[in-house]
Amino acid sequence: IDLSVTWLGQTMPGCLYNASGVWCREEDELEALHASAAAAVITKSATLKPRDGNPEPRYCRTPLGSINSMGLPNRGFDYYLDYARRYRYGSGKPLFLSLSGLSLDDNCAMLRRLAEEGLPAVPEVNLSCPNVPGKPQLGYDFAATAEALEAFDAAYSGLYGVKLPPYFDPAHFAAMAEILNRHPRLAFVTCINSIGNGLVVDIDSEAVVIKPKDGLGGLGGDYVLPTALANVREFFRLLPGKDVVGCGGVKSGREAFMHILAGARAVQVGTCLYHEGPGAFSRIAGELAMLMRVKGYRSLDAFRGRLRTL
Ligand SMILES: O=C(O)c1[nH]c(=O)[nH]c(=O)c1I
Repeated sequence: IDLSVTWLGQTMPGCLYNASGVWCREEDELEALHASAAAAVITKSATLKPRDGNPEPRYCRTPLGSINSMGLPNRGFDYYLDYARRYRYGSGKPLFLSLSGLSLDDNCAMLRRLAEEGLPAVPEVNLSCPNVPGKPQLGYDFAATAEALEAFDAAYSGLYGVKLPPYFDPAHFAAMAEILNRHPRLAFVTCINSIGNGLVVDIDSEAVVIKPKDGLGGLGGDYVLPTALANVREFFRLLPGKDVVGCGGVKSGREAFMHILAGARAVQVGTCLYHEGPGAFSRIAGELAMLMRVKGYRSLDAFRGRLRTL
């Protein structure tokens, strides 16, 4: 059973890696991911300068997943760039740098800095952080997204990707696809980020469970799987020649299989990784391989994007 994935001009040994933000803010976490069965590593979204993020409690596990309003806590771009300088690319595991600047200028400054370094690291620009008070999700502003992608193309001459928020309307899928398809070096989209601004209520305390934004936070886990699959399948159809990375609700080989069936080139794990740790990757990969064996598939190419309609 071959779980390898060939994209971005390289072949990685498997199809699973972390969702940005989970187990990837500190160097020791990144090293643990690299040492695990994860097939790639992506860093916590970076801002130009380090950030403490939102006040705690800012993360809460629930029976169906998680809610978070971290607020972009990170060590700052230079920390992750330094890690990228020392990363062992020879492992065959790609390194992605997630960038989430607080302004278009910041995103372009980080992209230009990365371009100057000439490292193999691939940028994934985050258009969808839902938790910085006063900063709406760029991905929900089509004009701003169009402008940003023009600027990214000017700032960075290599292949890059974007992390998209979930969309919920065919008109929005079409509008975003029309914008994304203008950019040949935009090689992949990662669908989806958390479903923004949910509210979890604790009936014992009769209170919300996280402090920022009076309890509003991004949802992950089981809550988001159908929405994640819809976004993967729609953008897989609408973005010919681009890759779609699936993210959302993956906790076993079953959901990984669903994402790939929907068209995902590779699959990210967030909430499940937060709680299980990097051991999740070997478990999920084993479950996926077993599922493929039972179904008679020897590689991901045998079923990627083959979701049947009725
Ligand atoms: O609050 C966060 O740090 C955060 N949380 C998310 O759920 N998605 C994001 O892209 C980010 I940047």
